[in-house]
Amino acid sequence: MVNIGNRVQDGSETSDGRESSDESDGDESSDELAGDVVVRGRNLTKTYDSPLPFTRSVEVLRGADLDVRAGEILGIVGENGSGKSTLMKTLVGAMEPDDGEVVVDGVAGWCPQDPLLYDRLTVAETFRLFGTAYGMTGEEIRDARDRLADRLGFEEFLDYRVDQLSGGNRQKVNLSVAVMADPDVLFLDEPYTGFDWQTYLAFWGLTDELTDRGIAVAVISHFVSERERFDRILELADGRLTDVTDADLADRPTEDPRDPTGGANAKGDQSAREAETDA
Ligand SMILES: Nc1ncnc2c1ncn2[C@@H]1O[C@H](COP(=O)(O)OP(=O)(O)OP(=O)(O)O)[C@@H](O)[C@H]1O
Repeated sequence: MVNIGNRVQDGSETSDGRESSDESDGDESSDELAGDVVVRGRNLTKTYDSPLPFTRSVEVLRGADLDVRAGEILGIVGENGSGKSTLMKTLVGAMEPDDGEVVVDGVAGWCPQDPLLYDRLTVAETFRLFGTAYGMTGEEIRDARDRLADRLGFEEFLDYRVDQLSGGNRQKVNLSVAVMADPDVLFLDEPYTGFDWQTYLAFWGLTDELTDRGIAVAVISHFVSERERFDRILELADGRLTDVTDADLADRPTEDPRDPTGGANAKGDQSAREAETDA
């Protein structure tokens, strides 16, 4: 997780001195965010230089705009390589956009696609390390650790080293350290990859709890298999974000052929719903 308090990041100031091409009006260029908006990204552009000679650079973001609002679950979808992780990195401040502006009101939590954990620490030590970095007291760290371990089902692994965990359990710890310090907005990059079905349901229970408290949650996924979980969905294509309407989704397949839960959903909708009712 990265903690970013009331951050304004303007790519145009840090690149080559060019003025931002943001065409937004006077109010938009202010650091004040309108209404319930907690994150505003405008005209975000990012091009990666090619690491190899004689190959093309990759223009990933070409003027992406988005608002994230308090208390919503926002889905961000797009094909592999469309730039979702790049977009999220610019929003949390882990990467400078080439141009454009990001304004974040409050503290942002980030659960990256590849866990940023230390292999040689135990799970309990991982909580201590991140909690201390967030300025939490020992008691607050233990409370958050025990609550999240119980919620996501990894209590028995608290003394395991991170490199001894399964991929799914590592992902649970990755998610937990992003959530533990109560951010105002949470950015999750494919958070449920590798979760079993019960953990997948627990994940959605946790996000509902957060959004009920007004925390905004933005979730990256290749594909939205359960539309009703999201308040809004944006699609990243050709470097820009557009709203995905229910009519758009009606034209698409409803099941992810790769199964976002990593196989836990293979029992199908009906029994999955029953499991949820039981949970
Ligand atoms: N550090 C980098 N250097 C060069 N190119 C990069 C770098 N990171 C990403 N890319 C390229 O930028 C494009 C977008 O990558 P990104 O990871 O943002 O996409 P994504 O939509 O998150 O993909 P996926 O769904 O596969 O996770 C890809 O073509 C990728 O190869």
